[in-house]
Amino acid sequence: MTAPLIIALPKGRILDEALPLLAKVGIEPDAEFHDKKSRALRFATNRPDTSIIRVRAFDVATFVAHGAAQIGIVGSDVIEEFGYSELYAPVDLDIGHCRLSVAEPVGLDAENEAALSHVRVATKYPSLTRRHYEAQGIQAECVKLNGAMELAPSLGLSRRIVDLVSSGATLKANGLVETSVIMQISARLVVNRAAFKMRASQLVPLVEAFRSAVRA
Ligand SMILES: Nc1ncnc2c1ncn2[C@@H]1O[C@H](COP(=O)(O)OP(=O)(O)OP(=O)(O)O)[C@@H](O)[C@H]1O
Ligand SMILES: O=P(O)(O)OC[C@H]1O[C@H](OP(=O)(O)OP(=O)(O)O)[C@H](O)[C@@H]1O
Repeated sequence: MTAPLIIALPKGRILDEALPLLAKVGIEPDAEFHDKKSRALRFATNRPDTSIIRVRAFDVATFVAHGAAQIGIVGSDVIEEFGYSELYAPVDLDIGHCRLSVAEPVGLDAENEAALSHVRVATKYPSLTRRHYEAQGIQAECVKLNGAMELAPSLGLSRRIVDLVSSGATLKANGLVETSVIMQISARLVVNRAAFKMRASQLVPLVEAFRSAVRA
């Protein structure tokens, strides 16, 4: 009997866009997955050999990189932030489009960042933030937050934030303005590299099915 295949899905906003793609590939989670009262974290699917785990966006990368799940869906922001060598990201799923940007309060005279040697930044992405500033010869001191970064400037935690932006509504509602874009983001299919080799007969067709579903 083949070992069960585990697919890791993020429980955040990518999920709604990921489920129709999964359906196109022919995988449907069981009814309990859609039951908001259920405390289950692992779900059966219409395929006897495939189950789904629903975890936090950052944890999708960790479960797949360590081989606890063989395949998953996660934003390229998370992939780049971790830089796990065991993660193979073969398909851009063309969902979850947003960008990672630097923002600061409206009306503060934009400093000439190039003249600075040090900045303090509130972010969920310390690694990407440091890399962005290092490339300009600036040392970034990062205050790690897990959400609501937009509060940091008005409460004196940091002058700048690095956060995800899509419509720009959250920045605007919090009196902030985007000053530079670090990277464009979309969700990717990620596969554990070792599993991709060891379980090629299961994973290669699945990856190809996702590729076709995106094109369809
Ligand atoms: N405004 C947005 N528009 C489109 N995609 C987004 C947006 N914000 C985030 N994303 C994508 O969705 C992923 C998950 O988003 P986010 O981190 O906001 O979810 P979450 O539910 O708050 O996650 P968690 O609770 O695990 O921190 C991000 O990694 C990113 O790839
Ligand atoms: O430019 P916008 O369209 O306003 O989107 C940007 C917001 O979306 C994300 O947060 P999300 O809504 O996922 O909530 P979170 O703070 O819980 O991560 C992100 O962290 C921003 O706060």
